[in-house]
Amino acid sequence: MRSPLAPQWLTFPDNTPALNPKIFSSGVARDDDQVTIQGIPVTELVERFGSPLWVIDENDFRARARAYVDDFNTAFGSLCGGVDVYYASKALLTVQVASWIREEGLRIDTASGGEMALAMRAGIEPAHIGLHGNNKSDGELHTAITKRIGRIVVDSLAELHRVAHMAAKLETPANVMLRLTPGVDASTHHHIATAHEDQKFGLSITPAPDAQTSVAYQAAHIAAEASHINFVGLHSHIGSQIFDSQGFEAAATRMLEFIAVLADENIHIEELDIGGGYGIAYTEADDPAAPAVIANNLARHLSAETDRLNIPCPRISIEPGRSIAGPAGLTIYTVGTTKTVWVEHAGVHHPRRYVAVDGGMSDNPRPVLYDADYTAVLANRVSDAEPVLSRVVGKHCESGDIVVNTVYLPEDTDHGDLLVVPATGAYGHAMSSNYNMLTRPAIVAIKDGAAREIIRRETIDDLFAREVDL
Ligand SMILES: Cc1ncc(COP(=O)(O)O)c(C=O)c1O
Ligand SMILES: N[C@@H](CCCC[NH3+])C(=O)O
Repeated sequence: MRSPLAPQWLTFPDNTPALNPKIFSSGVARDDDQVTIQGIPVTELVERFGSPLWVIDENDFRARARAYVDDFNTAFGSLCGGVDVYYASKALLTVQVASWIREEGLRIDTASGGEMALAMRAGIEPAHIGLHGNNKSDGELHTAITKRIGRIVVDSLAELHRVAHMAAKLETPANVMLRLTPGVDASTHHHIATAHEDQKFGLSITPAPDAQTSVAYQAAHIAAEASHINFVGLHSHIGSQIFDSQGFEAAATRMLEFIAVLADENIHIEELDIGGGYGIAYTEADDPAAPAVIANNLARHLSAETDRLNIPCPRISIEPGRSIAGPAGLTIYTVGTTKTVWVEHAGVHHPRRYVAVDGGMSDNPRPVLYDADYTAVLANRVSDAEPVLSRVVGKHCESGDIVVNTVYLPEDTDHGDLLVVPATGAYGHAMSSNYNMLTRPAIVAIKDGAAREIIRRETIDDLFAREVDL
């Protein structure tokens, strides 16, 4: 029976819930009652690699990466020239993942010296690497300049001065892109919106009340004139988990208007990076636009706006992360303890089942950080027991340690069952921790029906590896 505790968007499943193709990776199916990934049953994966387990459908990941290259180049090809796709590696980064990115013809966006080092270790040419960050260290800048990475995305005036100075001292030109805040409010969780004014990222296009010109304007002039800066272009990123193209279009308009101002002063911007942030479906309630739709809308918009402003259309680059890695991944958990609590709603008490699994906020902190919703399915079998409103929780010493806030699971889901939580490929492993000294799961990649570990499971010895014994 439908529970009044359930949110409006959650439908009551009439049988074993179908594996909604907008949420699960393309290789996921149910065969002989088990959830399988490219034909491999979840029980087999857990027997071989343990639980909990992160699984990446490598074919699906590669197809999504390739689709960005193809869809954006098709949409923009005849209008603004080619599009460079930089995979936002913060979403999921391992040496093998970076090599898939390279093989599929993408470049890579990094946000620290560590990500940059890993990209190079995976054989990505420095010219195809971008480095972001609002507070890059001298060491990170030194590496970026001396390795001649393709773009240092400078985030502030202070950093621009440091880069100009360091590059001159090293007598090596630094490839610089300026990250601007176009002043657009993206419709997403406020912790993952990045283009409004009152936050830490970027150079503002809007002059402060006490200034004649904006910091973006000043920075563009400094970058254009500095002896050892190769001014590559401008960048904006409006936020993450965004479902339609309107926010990107509004930001593009502001950026192009700024480019037109610079063009009048003989500063010609050849490349415009419009960032990442394309949303994905975590639950049935999410309806993100397909990349091809966003690409076509944006191409049309940029072409119309450059005509209006009478400027050439700059070369475009984009930085998708979540929308490549997220849907390709899933997490397998094993159920431990269950209990039912009675929750009062409109004067009546209703049951909510708590299903505790062997992971939690250490392998996916997104529910705690952003109130992110996920879904889950019973994966090792089907059940005709009544679906009951359930909350999947982790094993951490924290009441907010929620894996899936609301989902209908069969009433007989119990100890030893396996649950699959889909769409965990992005910002799960990347933001994982050892809270409560839990060892992090392995990542298994499945390609053409064969599974292999790409990150091994952590051991208790790993947890002790940095201890300095007395
Ligand atoms: C500068 C920049 N580019 C790209 C991304 C990737 O975003 P997403 O994973 O939502 O596509 C981020 C994260 O929000 C970012 O900060
Ligand atoms: N980590 C965030 C988004 C990344 C923001 C990066 N600028 C998430 O899981 O949604």
